[in-house]
Amino acid sequence: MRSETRQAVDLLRTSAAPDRKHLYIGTAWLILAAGLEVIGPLLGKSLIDNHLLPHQLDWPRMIALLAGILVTGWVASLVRYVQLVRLSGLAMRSVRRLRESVYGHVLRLPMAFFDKAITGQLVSRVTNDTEAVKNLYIQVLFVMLDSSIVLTGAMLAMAWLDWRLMLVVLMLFPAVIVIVWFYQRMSAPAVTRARELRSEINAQVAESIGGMTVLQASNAALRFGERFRATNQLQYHARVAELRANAWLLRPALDLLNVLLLVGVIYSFGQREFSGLEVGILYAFVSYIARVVDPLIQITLQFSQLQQSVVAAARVNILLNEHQAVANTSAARISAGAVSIRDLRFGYAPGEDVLHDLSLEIPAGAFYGIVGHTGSGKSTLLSLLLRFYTAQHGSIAIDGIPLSTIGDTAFRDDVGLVPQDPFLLAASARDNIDMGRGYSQAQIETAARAAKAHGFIMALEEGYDTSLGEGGARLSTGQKQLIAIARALAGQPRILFLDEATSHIDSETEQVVQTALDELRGSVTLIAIAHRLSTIRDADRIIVLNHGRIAEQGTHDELMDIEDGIYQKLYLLQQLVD
Ligand SMILES: Nc1ncnc2c1ncn2[C@@H]1O[C@H](COP(=O)(O)OP(=O)(O)OP(=O)(O)O)[C@@H](O)[C@H]1O
Repeated sequence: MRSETRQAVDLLRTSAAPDRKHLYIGTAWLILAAGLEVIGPLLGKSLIDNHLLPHQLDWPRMIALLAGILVTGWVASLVRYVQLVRLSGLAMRSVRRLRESVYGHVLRLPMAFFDKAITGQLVSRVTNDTEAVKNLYIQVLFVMLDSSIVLTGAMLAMAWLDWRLMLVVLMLFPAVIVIVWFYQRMSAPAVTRARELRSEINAQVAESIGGMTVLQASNAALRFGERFRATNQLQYHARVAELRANAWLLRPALDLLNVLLLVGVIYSFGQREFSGLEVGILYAFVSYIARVVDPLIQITLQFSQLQQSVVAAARVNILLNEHQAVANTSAARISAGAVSIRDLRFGYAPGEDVLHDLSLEIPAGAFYGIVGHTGSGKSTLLSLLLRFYTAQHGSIAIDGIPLSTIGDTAFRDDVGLVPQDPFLLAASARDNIDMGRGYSQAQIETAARAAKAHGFIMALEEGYDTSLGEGGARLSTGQKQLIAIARALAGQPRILFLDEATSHIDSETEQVVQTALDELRGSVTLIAIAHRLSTIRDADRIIVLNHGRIAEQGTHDELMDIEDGIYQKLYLLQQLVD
């Protein structure tokens, strides 16, 4: 827990660092405001003890004292308001910076990190947890800092007036802490329940929107609506129970404490040893008690909240401490696109190799197909070629340059990928091809034509400006695949990887993709993983992987000639299915 607190404090400090000046100035002004607030009751005391009780009706002085009470109160409130606005600005800016740095950090994490990461949790780190860090700022700055300053000011003024009476007030502290602790214990079940039900509501909404097709097809809208209504109702009741505990338990208990304290102070005041005190002091004390109780409650109430925020901040910190992929700024880049793989050995976990001593030479501009049963290591090989992972043994070189020494930007520019899932953004066709790389319309159109996507894009009502909807919902699966190909081609890559790019499309669209690939042959090195063997039938060479080893290789005809070969069996099986 202590290390979590330290991590949380570190996080708050680093994110607020550029705003440090505001923090110092804000604190200084809050101390000044607390000082002004403390002066009011002192002026009141002077008015009572020096003028009202001895009937010294010196009107100009009395009016000045009254005006002083009012003006110090107003100015103190104004200063506090302005400073709290300043501090909330600081909190907002710090959280904005934090959120940007967390997201930026996640974007640069190595692929191996995402194997273990759970998407929902990661999203929650970037959104909910950073929001919880905002609460931490608000709690620390507003409640802890502001309330402590007010509390200290009032206690110092009381000690200055009469330290024995101040000690009576000090006895209030443990009582408030006990009451708040008791209240939190009593209301905790309702608070936890309300929180659980809120997550349940979020989960239900997310689930039903995600599965809308199934939901509507099975006519479940009414049932889901009913289920949602029931959960919502439960959450409402839990919230009401929480508020009730506050209204029936906390407030009355604290009011009682206030009264007891007043009685205590008045009683002590009436005792012999206090008999020399003036009535004005009593007035000042009563005023200060009001100023002490509220900040004290606020500080105590925040403790359980604070713990949750500290845990959230610690989680964000752990994420920020994940090592990023090391940036490679070398100038080396791909020229022709010849791939050379030597003795490659790789496993995701130690001792569980997925690829075994794989060696392969792919000449520049060649078209290579990679096939094999599920789990044979095709995608793994592709991931290594794409630098998402590093092999434990062996080497990969492009044009003779070791893969790891090619500069990041140059590598991503020169290597294109058409993934199995085209992953379209909720943006226009142009933006989906451009992907923020700033290509001209002419470049985008050339890529779309080469990918045979230009025709259907122009048929959309706003052409390249047509928004494709979330995940490209407006397009067919084949069209999405063509957009993904156009996206990869827009960068004019030297090497193009296709990962099952034709697995979800019909034969007609496959023909279109085929033509697109044929036109690229010779100018771009094509490496295609395919389940559907017709896609790579015409490849210069087909590599058959089996349990992480190259089992067969050759042209389609050569492989078909291998009696009882893996490729032959796969091909014949597919013919049967088709
Ligand atoms: N990220 C990962 N973490 C751990 N193991 C993995 C990971 N990805 C794949 N594997 C394992 O590595 C082996 C090879 O998987 P890979 O995805 O490379 O096969 P594949 O030939 O592409 O299969 P498919 O045709 O089903 O896509 C499998 O045993 C798989 O369970």
